[in-house]
Amino acid sequence: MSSNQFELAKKEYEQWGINVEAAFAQLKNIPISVHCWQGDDVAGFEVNKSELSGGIDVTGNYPGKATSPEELRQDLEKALSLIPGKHRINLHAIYAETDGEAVERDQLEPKHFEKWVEWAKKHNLGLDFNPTLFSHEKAADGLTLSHPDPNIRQYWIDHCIASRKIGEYFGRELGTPCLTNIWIPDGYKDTPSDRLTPRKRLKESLDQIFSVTIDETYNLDAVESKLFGIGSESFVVGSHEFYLSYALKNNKLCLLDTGHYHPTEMVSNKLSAMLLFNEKLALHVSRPVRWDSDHVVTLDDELKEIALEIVRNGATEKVMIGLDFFDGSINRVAAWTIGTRNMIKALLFAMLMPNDHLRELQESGNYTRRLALLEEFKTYPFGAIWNEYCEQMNVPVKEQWLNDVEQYEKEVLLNRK
Ligand SMILES: C[C@H](O)[C@H](O)[C@@H](O)C(=O)CO
Ligand SMILES: [Mn+2]
Repeated sequence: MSSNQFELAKKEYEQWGINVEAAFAQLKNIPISVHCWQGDDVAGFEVNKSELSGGIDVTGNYPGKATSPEELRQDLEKALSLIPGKHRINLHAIYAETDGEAVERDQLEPKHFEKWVEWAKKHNLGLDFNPTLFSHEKAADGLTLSHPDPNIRQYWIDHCIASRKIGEYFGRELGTPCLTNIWIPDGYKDTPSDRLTPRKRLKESLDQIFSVTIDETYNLDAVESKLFGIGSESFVVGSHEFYLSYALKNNKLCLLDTGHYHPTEMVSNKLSAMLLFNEKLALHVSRPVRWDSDHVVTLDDELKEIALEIVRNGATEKVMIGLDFFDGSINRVAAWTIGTRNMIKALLFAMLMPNDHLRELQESGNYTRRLALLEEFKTYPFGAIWNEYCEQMNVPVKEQWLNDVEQYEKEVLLNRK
């Protein structure tokens, strides 16, 4: 039953020719790739687990972290029950299930992810994938695909090839292509004396990885750049320019992580430029606070601007939206719920803007009206529309989801050993 508040709010948007129900219908079909690694602080389930490395870090020791695949899936189910829409789950190779056997990453096979696929089928979810080129003794010096040692490079090349095959398996089984994204930590703490050689090695490694043909009906490849990490402050081999060029030349997806740029450099401003030259793009939506801190995504100006760029440029099927944050200082199910609901909220907010009219105003040079409307729409009754969307999608309205999370924490998370 629609509330009075919703009907009044809807009328306000309709005055501007905005079709709220059409926005709901469109929003329902935009999947967000929810990263599994928020649930266990990027630990994974390897038998011989290494400390988190690669220049990323998780802080906080909130109780109830998932310590098994079953727990992680249970937590994901809880979060998904509070998030409107049908989404995807993004896995890393370290989430393989090997029945207590230590399997080297270059030996991973689809069978090590059978339980994830079974679960995804049951819940009608797509799966995305990432080879894990960190938290491993062969990445201990911070170098992988650009390593000077050809044996180490080969190990990681083979891991990435194995990962693409796992991605293909996901896509084939689930009937929706898997996005397999390669991110490597490679870089130097201090000023390099040669930037070209490591980049040449990375290019050659990628060429080898992608020389194995995999049907794009089932698996799409992405490459993710970075600006710096802990221990790679001065130089990162896989920089933005490197991967932008590599992706374009080799018909791969360029993945932009919103935490991987200079603090005043905005991913929202890159999308239109890149969309003119790329069929598809991928995102890791994160929230950098002073550094690539991977804070939970909030409904801030940049998130809204990213969503606007996707929506007003008709790119909802071209930009594959994934999330990438990990906060161990708060309830992890709440972290997923807050971040994913915010991403969806931002998309709805963007759909409820008079985008065509605003474009015309800009084209005709009416910048006064453009600014005035952009500002006024910030206080339009968006909340009532969002609440109705949640209601129609059978998920809790407003902060009601917190009750579910708090109960789940009491009954499940706090009882974990
Ligand atoms: C787990 C990592 O965040 C992820 O693989 C990578 O996408 C990244 O963003 C590293 O900074
Ligand atoms: Mn990322």
